[in-house]
Amino acid sequence: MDGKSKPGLPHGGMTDTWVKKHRLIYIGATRHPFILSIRDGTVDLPAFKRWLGQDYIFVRAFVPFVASVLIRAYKKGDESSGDMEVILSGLGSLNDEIAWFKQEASKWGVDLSQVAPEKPTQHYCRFLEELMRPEVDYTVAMAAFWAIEAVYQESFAHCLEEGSKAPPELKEACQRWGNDGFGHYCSSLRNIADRLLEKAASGSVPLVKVSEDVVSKAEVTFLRVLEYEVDFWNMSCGTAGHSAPKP
Ligand SMILES: Cc1ncc(CNC=O)c(N)n1
Repeated sequence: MDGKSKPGLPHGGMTDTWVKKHRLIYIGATRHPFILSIRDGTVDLPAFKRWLGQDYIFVRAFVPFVASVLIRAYKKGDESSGDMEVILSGLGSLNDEIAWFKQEASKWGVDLSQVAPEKPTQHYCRFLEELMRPEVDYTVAMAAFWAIEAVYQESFAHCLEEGSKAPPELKEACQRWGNDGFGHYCSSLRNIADRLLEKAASGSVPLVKVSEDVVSKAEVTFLRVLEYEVDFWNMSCGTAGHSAPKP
């Protein structure tokens, strides 16, 4: 039995297979029109402010989810894997992130205490709560954690790439998730997820059926994350039908 990750092996794992297999939906989440509008500088400010208020609500709900993954790593992971350290660093960045949201909100005149969660935010937060239930496997929770972070990393890194016309006042938001440090953190999460998935797939758990189930549940969870992310971006753009009543 070898639970250790192979260092320097970011690709070729299960997560890579999923990204290739579900390429279109992955691109839908990481190259969404909202992100493209930030990148080309045409973003509408009310949309950005809406995103800011809703994402603050999401991030507050994300903290207990990450804490629940940390508890699973403590209980299920092996100490030499270093999983806890990676997850703990994620909690540390979330602490800074919450402070950043408050600062950014005051800069844009958004009163966070008055922001009510929209439907897509409520649904996404409910999904996080489901993932915190004790019956959810560490592998499944870890795959979701990686996917949630990776979507933001890939999206905002795109806003910083060559040719970006992102407005200077939005560059800081892009830097927050698009910087190299966040990229490395996402690779670490990906390596953990791949190692756990590989272990589940190889049937190191005596009941092979059970572990196959874990792998397919993790894949479904990955797809659900992508769908929730697309809904979240749609809401931010104002295409979710909240700014005008539906006919
Ligand atoms: C909707 C959503 N998805 C992912 C992230 C990135 N993780 C933590 O900040 C986020 N802030 N918001």
